[in-house]
Amino acid sequence: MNSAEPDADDPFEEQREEVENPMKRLFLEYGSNYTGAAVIGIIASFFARILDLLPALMLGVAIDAVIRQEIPYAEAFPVGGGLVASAVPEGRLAQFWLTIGIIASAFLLSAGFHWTRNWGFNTFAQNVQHDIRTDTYDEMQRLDMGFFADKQTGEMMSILSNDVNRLEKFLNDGLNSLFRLLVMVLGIGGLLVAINWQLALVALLPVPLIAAFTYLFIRTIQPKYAQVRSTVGKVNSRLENNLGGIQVIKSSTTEAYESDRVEAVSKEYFDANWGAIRTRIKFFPGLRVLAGIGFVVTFLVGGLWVIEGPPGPFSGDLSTGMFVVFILYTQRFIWPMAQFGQIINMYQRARASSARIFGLMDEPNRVGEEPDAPDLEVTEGRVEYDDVSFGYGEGETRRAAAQSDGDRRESGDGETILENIDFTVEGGETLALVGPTGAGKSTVLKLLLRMYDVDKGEIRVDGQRIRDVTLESLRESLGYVSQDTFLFYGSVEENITYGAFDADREDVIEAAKMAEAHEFIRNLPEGYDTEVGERGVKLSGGQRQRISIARAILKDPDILVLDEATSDVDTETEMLIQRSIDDLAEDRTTFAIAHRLSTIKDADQVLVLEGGEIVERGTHDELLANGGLYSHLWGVQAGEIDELPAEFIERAQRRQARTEVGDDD
Ligand SMILES: Nc1ncnc2c1ncn2[C@@H]1O[C@H](COP(=O)(O)OP(=O)(O)OP(=O)(O)O)[C@@H](O)[C@H]1O
Repeated sequence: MNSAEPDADDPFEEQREEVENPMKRLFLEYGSNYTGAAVIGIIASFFARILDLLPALMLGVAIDAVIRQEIPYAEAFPVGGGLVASAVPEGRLAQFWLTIGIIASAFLLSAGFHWTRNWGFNTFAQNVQHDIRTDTYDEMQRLDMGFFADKQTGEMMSILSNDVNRLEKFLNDGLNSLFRLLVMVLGIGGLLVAINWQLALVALLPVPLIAAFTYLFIRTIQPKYAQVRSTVGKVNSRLENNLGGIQVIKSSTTEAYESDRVEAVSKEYFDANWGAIRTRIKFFPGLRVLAGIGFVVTFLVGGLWVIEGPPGPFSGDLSTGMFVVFILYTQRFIWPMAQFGQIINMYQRARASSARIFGLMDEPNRVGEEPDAPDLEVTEGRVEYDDVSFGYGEGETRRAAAQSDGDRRESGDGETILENIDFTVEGGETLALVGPTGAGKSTVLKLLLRMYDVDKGEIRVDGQRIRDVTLESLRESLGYVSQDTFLFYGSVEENITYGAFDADREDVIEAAKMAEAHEFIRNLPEGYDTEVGERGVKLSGGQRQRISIARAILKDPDILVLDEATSDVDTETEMLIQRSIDDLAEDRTTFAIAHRLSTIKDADQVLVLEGGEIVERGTHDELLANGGLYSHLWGVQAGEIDELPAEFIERAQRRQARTEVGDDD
């Protein structure tokens, strides 16, 4: 059997391949917590299946001992006759009632055992599913941003939902079918041999054929199923992308184009599925033919045996009742055998799923912390960037390369985004970052939040290296308003209190007032209880931004980090918010990125970034006096000059060209 099913285009193949014995881990790490339920399920399953066999056997006994009266009642049992011997009454009718009683009790008891079996297996499977889902999510959300940038949301959703569900299916249906198969095959096989081993050989003749046929079927259908799964993934990604971008589709009137693209992937899915269906619909008729041959041959040999005595090489007796039992059991035997293939299939899918799940759980967090890391203690709020360089990509490779060779721009597997960033912000001061788009301003702030780790250099807060302290304490002391405002589905208030859950309504209103959000929130249909819609779609960009500023204000952090926090609001509102931010920034360290330079002109220090390097630094007045990039940007924004001087434009174009060449590489 393959170690794992082939899964075309599995985005988690790398993680999956690293995992050894995923099923063993599944049972040891998760299953072992619910062993009690599993054992109860297995035992109940065993008794339920055995009891299921009893009515057919009793029919045979009744035919021989009660209806035809050929064999004494207790002796008519091929096995276990001794158990009832002392309870067998005299008289035909009494024996008939005993038979009915045994059959009825078997049905009743078996119902009880089936209930217990279902309870046991479901308790086991549902609990394991719940634990795995929550643990996988916990591990996933701890991973660094680099990991999330590489994977699509749909792909991660498929682990949390499809893969976890597949495990549940195997642990419940798969194990259940497996035990049924075992008990049926061993139980029926044993009984047939006990009744008449020679006829049993005849009846069991199709079994190896059925096993081989099923195995062949699995081998043929598996790659087709893998194909189906991969095309399902494509359909889902397409739909997810299109629904997310529905506004762009409408405004670009590309509905027909998108319909064609959806049709194309859906057709791919259709073809793949049809391929699998063609194979699958041949399987069951094939199985029926094999089972039919077994039935006919058993009927033929058994029937002749009953009518004329043992045919050909056979010897011994066969009663009519036991012949009937043979026929009934042969029928019951075939279908569990047919499930054999499905069980293997389920096992292999579950194995691939648990390999993906454990692979994800084992994924190292590149932005980690030492187990005994102390909490960050902010005293003054002094932040130092000490010769920091950074590039997106594999952190480890990049860091190693950055330490060993001087040419960092080419090092690692991605371009160096920040180079030799060196500055200090004293506690309570405001530092502004300005510069052209793509210069690396947001990246500077993301490094402070440890969304990524620096490749070279250090960042310190009050003398403590941010890499040495706990992530939680670091991020708790920072209030971050990012460039892309994200609101959760929920009410306005829930979004403001996010992360400061015990804040009361008054604090929320206070924060909203400071963020200039109170007025518009009051005018919403349900005020602070208004639902904002998915990602906050029911609000305008500026309104969303003000809610996220209120969120940061409510948190009352030691250090405020504002990445174009007011880019989406009108100039008037911006001025109002700016006043609040100035109050807020008064006594705390503040980082601010702004394209509108008027908002940062009071900053204690302005850094001008270009192509990942600091090209100018100083206060607004100093930079104006300098006559460099800043002063010209200011000139353009203030309407004093129409456009940047040629030298700056040429520089920007050169930088652009360099990036494009880099991209081609
Ligand atoms: N997650 C990422 N993975 C790879 N590259 C990235 C990632 N995020 C940003 N970059 C690249 O890093 C560079 C700097 O981006 P950054 O967002 O820091 O610029 P910025 O100065 O803040 O720009 P803007 O003013 O447009 O917001 C860009 O070239 C961008 O393409």
